[in-house]
Amino acid sequence: MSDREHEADVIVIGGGTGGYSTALRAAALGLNVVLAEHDLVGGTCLHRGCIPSKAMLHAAELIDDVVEARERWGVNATLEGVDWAALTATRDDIVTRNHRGVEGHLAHAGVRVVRGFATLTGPRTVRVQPGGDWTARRGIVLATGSRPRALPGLAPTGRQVVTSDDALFAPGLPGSVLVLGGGAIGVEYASLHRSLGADVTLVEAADRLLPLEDVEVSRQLTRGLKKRGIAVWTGARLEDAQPYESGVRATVTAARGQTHHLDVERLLVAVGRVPVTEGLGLAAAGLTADARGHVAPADWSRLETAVPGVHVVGDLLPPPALGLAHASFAEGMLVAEVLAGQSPRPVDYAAVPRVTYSSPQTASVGLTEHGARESGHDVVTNTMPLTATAKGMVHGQGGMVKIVAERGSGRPSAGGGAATSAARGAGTDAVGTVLGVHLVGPHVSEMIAESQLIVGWEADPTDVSQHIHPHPTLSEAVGEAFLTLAHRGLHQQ
Ligand SMILES: Cc1cc2nc3c(=O)[nH]c(=O)nc-3n(C[C@H](O)[C@H](O)[C@H](O)COP(=O)(O)OP(=O)(O)OC[C@H]3O[C@@H](n4cnc5c(N)ncnc54)[C@H](O)[C@@H]3O)c2cc1C
Ligand SMILES: NC(=O)c1ccc[n+]([C@@H]2O[C@H](COP(=O)([O-])OP(=O)(O)OC[C@H]3O[C@@H](n4cnc5c(N)ncnc54)[C@H](O)[C@@H]3O)[C@@H](O)[C@H]2O)c1
Repeated sequence: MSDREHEADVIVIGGGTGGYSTALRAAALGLNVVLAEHDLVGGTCLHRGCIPSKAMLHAAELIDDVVEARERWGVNATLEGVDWAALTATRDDIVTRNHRGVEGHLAHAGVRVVRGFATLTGPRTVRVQPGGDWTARRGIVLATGSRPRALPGLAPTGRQVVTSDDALFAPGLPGSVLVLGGGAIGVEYASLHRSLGADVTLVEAADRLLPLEDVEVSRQLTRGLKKRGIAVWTGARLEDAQPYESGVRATVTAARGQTHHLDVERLLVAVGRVPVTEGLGLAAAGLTADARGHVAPADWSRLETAVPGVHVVGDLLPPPALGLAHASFAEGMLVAEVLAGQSPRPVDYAAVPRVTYSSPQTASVGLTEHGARESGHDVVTNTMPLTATAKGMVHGQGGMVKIVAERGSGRPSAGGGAATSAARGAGTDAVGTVLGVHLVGPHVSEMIAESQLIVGWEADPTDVSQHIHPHPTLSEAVGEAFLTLAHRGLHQQ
């Protein structure tokens, strides 16, 4: 094979959401692209993350619906059990079809997928084993993603002590599970296991679940999970865990110092993820990982490292990148456009929505109240319970809409009048730019998109209040919460 045949405009290492989106966009812009992947294209999100977990959470929702149908609506439905083989077969079919879809998109776009493990051999060269040595004319994109973080002295056994990878593909359901870590994975898996019938204890080291979200989101989420029978211990520490044949004996110190001994079938460790750089050959390209293993861009607007032409996307990026699949799509598209000579807008991480698909769900975008105050904003908030709307009552699961906005500077509302007492700090002043929107409750994952535009376009409540929400819907609560901030509240007392 001639040298020219082993050249490409762009070489992407890793075929997860970050890598394959880079490859697809670069190919669409006319670049010749090689994508090196040593496992399956689609990566964590498709094979071990977003898609299989959400497929199972959908099944969990159906189970909860049957219970609600009987207990709340007098529908004589009986849940006779869960056919684990059938449930996982449907999940796997969804993953397989999506995998074929990604492979098809890449083939159709003309991306050359080289199967093998890629190692940088220089700032423009990559060795793929097997797959040969490759040279990039324009640039290399690092998209090797992340894997579960293990705690010292608590190695996953794959059966009793498990990661999110193992938990998805376990041969059956545990009767009891201790979930360590109250981030997105811990909360979603605690919720899933509870719906499937397990006794669940959720242990979080910080003083609240989803510690990066608004305090009110953590509070409402915790209330909802506890109502479903999940034991939630925050500010708690796992002191010891001893796996034995059919389970784990664990010792946990709770926030007030009491010690609890638990005997559970499974301990699920969900304490974050670490970037994958083993064997990547960063040094050969003149790069180093930071203390937490991330590869930081020198120029965030181009996601380009200090080595010109070497870019980074996805879970390999440090904060403020978010470790979310939809953010990695945007990062991949941006890098492809940069490599094609365009000047795309930088990724606005503050306007990326964050969703937890538990029951109840959480969905938010923009600044928390605390974050807004910390960054110097003079803040007005309004919190509206979902149950203040008819559709919220129909669902009967509680929940809320919380809006964080800048005081003043906005245009005066058309309606004038006093804000309700619920709009804390609003008074009769005009309210300025919306800084953040925080939702908890049923289906809020599908409701956050309008708020993402509101925050991204820096709208104010008066702008929003001109737009009529359909009645009766859950989304009316968002509309009503904005009406109140625009001093035109109709139903919020
Ligand atoms: C349980 C779980 C649920 C999640 N749910 C959601 C969700 O609902 N929504 C959301 O937005 N995000 C979710 N995430 C996060 C999301 O999965 C990640 O943010 C996303 O997958 C990151 O994409 P990536 O391309 O950076 O990395 P990855 O998807 O990890 O892909 C990296 C790829 O690189 C390959 N690779 C690594 N090293 C090499 C090498 N040297 N040579 C060749 N190939 C290599 C790997 O095989 C892999 O395929 C979830 C994660 C988990 C674990
Ligand atoms: N719905 C979604 O978008 C979704 C779903 C799952 C995962 N993800 C992403 O995957 C990544 C990993 O998720 P994650 O939940 O594992 O990580 P995370 O970092 O979001 O949360 C980990 C949690 O574990 C806690 N923790 C750390 N050490 C602990 C200990 N020793 N004992 C008890 N608690 C401890 C932390 O305080 C934190 O709250 C994140 O980037 C997340 O956003 C996203």
